[in-house]
Amino acid sequence: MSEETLEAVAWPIERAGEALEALARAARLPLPNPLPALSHAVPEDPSRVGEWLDAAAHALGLELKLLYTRHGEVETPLGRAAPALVEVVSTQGSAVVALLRVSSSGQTARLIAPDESLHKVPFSTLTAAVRARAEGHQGPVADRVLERTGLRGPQRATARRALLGLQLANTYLVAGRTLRLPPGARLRHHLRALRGGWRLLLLLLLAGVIQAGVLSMWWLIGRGAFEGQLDPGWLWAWALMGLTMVPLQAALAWVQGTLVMDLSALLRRQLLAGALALPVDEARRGGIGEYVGRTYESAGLEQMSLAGSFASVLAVIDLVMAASVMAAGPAGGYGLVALGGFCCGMAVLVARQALLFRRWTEARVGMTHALIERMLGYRTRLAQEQPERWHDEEDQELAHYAKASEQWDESTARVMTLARRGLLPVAILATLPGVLAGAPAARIAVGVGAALMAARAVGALTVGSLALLGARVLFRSVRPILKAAKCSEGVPGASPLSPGAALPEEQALLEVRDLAFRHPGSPRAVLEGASLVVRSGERVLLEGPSGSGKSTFASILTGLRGQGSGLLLLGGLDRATWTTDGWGAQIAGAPQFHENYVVSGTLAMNLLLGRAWPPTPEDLRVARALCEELGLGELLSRMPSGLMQMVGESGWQLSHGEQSRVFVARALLQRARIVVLDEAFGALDPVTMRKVMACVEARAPTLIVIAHP
Ligand SMILES: Nc1ncnc2c1ncn2[C@@H]1O[C@H](COP(=O)(O)OP(=O)(O)OP(=O)(O)O)[C@@H](O)[C@H]1O
Repeated sequence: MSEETLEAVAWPIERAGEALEALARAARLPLPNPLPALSHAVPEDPSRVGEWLDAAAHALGLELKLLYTRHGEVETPLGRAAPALVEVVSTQGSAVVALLRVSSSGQTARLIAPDESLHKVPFSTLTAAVRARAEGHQGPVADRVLERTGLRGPQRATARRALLGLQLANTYLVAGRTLRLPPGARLRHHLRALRGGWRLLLLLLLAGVIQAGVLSMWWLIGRGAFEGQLDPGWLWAWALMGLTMVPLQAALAWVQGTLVMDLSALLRRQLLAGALALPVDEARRGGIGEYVGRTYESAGLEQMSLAGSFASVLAVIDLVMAASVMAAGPAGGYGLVALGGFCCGMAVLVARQALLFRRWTEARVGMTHALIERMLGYRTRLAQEQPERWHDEEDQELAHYAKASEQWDESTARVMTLARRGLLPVAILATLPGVLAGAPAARIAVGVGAALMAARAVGALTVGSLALLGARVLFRSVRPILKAAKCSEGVPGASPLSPGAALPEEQALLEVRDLAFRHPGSPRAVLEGASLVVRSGERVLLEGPSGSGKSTFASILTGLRGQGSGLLLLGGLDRATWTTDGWGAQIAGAPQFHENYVVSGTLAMNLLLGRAWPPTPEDLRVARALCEELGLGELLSRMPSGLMQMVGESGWQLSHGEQSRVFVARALLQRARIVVLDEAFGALDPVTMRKVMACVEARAPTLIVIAHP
């Protein structure tokens, strides 16, 4: 491995797909077999290069995570980014480097060159190249200023960084793109990437060695104390064993802690991806309040499943060792029978606890659901309901929850007391026949030690099992979310339509054939035999009476709902071939007014929701120009902070008509090939409506408008 300049190891941007492949191979990430052909056609618009790279990673069954940072803070995210693709500017133009690792000292970066050899470069060279992308004309200006100061070497580099850091304090840039498995990838691939098997094996090994050490210490001290062999040599051996336990315990805690952290990050990623990909109808099935309640419960799932499984595994190791020592002690077979009987009794009690935990969880989710529903309907209740009836149901729910909680707490306290204290008297009773038969003192000591150890292990196993049973109950309530994370990935290896690529003339952009759809729980299909062909550039008006299924159709087109049966093709590719994100990037929609939402945040954020955030100056310019065209210019001039004005529940309250134009602008700003507007003009006066229609006609590449006849 040699130390090189960045130029020599950078890949030309057209070969970014190959760089991703090389990076995946070196980082031991799974690749599809056979490998798909990756596109070399870099989009002309630089702001779409990210989408092109994402499509390449997806074709490999992987994903790229964008790392945004300020100009002066590149080191931290880049230091943790590997394996990552990093964009740089070389003398040949745009290029990427494949960052495999950053040394633990943070001094060197290991990069994969285009011939797939490994090279070392100073990490500072890489960060300087990343920063240089955002420096533009300010870099040479700073260099000229510094030239006059006479500063040289590291001092000059520090001064340059400080100078540009101040000037570009609010300039954001992409530090890198971490290559990783998507959350919906197979669990075994995730575990392999985390080296989960090895780490678990190491954990078990350490736990076994520690227990063997503890038992040996008991044996040594017991023998010394009861047989009068407590000479200094034995004591030294005992002390040395005790000292060895300290680093071993520390290593066990470290292995367990880091593994738990990685696994819990994985579970959280899956839950987050699933929560965002949950089909609309699934999320709504029990009401939005229940959905929020279930999402809250997911935090408990992570804690209980991981803590519970580690505690149980370690406790089982303790228990097996304690049982084998017990069998060798004065209690012999009686000891094993006593231990087995006690464990069976505890298992019955713990299983009963699961029932109580489920009742308690249901009461908790129910209460969250009722609270959220009440918050959503707050204004209506204020206007319509008698004040004396406002809190009736809340009192009942609270009483139900308090009862379930009390039952769980009381019963858990009883079970835990029995688990921690119950075994010891039973085990000592089992030792009595051996003691009466005149067993040697050292054997008795070991028997007592084993009983103490078994009692501790049963206590820990009970805690672990309770947590695992609780995790099972919580898992049931978040299972739809985890399932949605799996379904959100589409088929790796397919090559979705790259952004901006032209389609052959004869190819329909969107094709719907014999689509049928029935809402879950509804007896009749709302759509049957629906067919539609839309070519690039066409303007389509969909009309129908209220309740005829127009919005349902729009939500299927925009990817919010599954398609039911039938065929749905975009650019000739079936819906299942696309990821949710990939489909969404091609078809943008403005759902009906009551389904759309002004997010609490700046107006700019609301307008540019479909683009990368924070916005570039160009994004803001386009958003402002579009607002002017839609007749929102006067509103912008009234807002003290213009585009950066806070809007939404806690900010500037937009009128009905203003909101509907923000929704139209939001859809147009996504740069999608097709724009679907569902009754988007209902709140507009005739003059504004004509203005908005003209703007939409001019801006949408292909348009589908849904309206009442
Ligand atoms: N989640 C759902 N579960 C069951 N039925 C539903 C669901 N959503 C909509 N429906 C029903 O499906 C039918 C079509 O609804 P949709 O909103 O698509 O109609 P629409 O043509 O857009 O109506 P409108 O013009 O009044 O907005 C309606 O009868 C509606 O009650």
